[in-house]
Amino acid sequence: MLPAALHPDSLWRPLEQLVLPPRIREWMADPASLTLRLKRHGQFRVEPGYHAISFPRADERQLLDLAPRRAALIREVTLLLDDTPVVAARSVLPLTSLTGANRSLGHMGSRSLGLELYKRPTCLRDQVWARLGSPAEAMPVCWGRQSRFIKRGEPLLVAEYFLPALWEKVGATSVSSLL
Ligand SMILES: C=C(O[C@@H]1C=C(C(=O)O)C=C[C@H]1O)C(=O)O
Repeated sequence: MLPAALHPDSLWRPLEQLVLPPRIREWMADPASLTLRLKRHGQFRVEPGYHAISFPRADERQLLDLAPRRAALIREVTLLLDDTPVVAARSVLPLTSLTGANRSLGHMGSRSLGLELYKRPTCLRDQVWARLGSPAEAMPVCWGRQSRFIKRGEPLLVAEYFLPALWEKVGATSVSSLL
């Protein structure tokens, strides 16, 4: 008996607990760099957005097991293919994770965080959650993936929302069949 279809909501659920359309699961469960995968589909670039030291949201703190008043660097970017936004991303990097050789993760600018994460010593993507929802006000409902990475023993969170235009870019039967 398949679980009822997931309705848009704010809950992050462990990826393995969800029944997803195969095309979605193929992207959401891919352990490799999303940046490197996107680069195979067109001209890739990162458009930086909000970037500040702030307090993570309650759900982010919980996924990072972060104490209430611990600050983090919040990095929001849009990933584009051929100048079309295809992924909206929000990363939460605890300040305690940005010391020593990890310092560069806090100064990526328009370079992809993933290229740094997947450099040696490679990161571990140790937990992956999923949700169907809108990344932000006035943005479309889409599939989101939240990954916890461990880089040089320190945790950070990366949320990626796969925007409808992604599926048109990478060839999906129909966007509606993926929601
Ligand atoms: C984690 C990765 O990094 C990507 C790059 C991001 C950034 O530059 O902020 C955010 C989300 C990721 O899709 C990756 O390429 O797998």
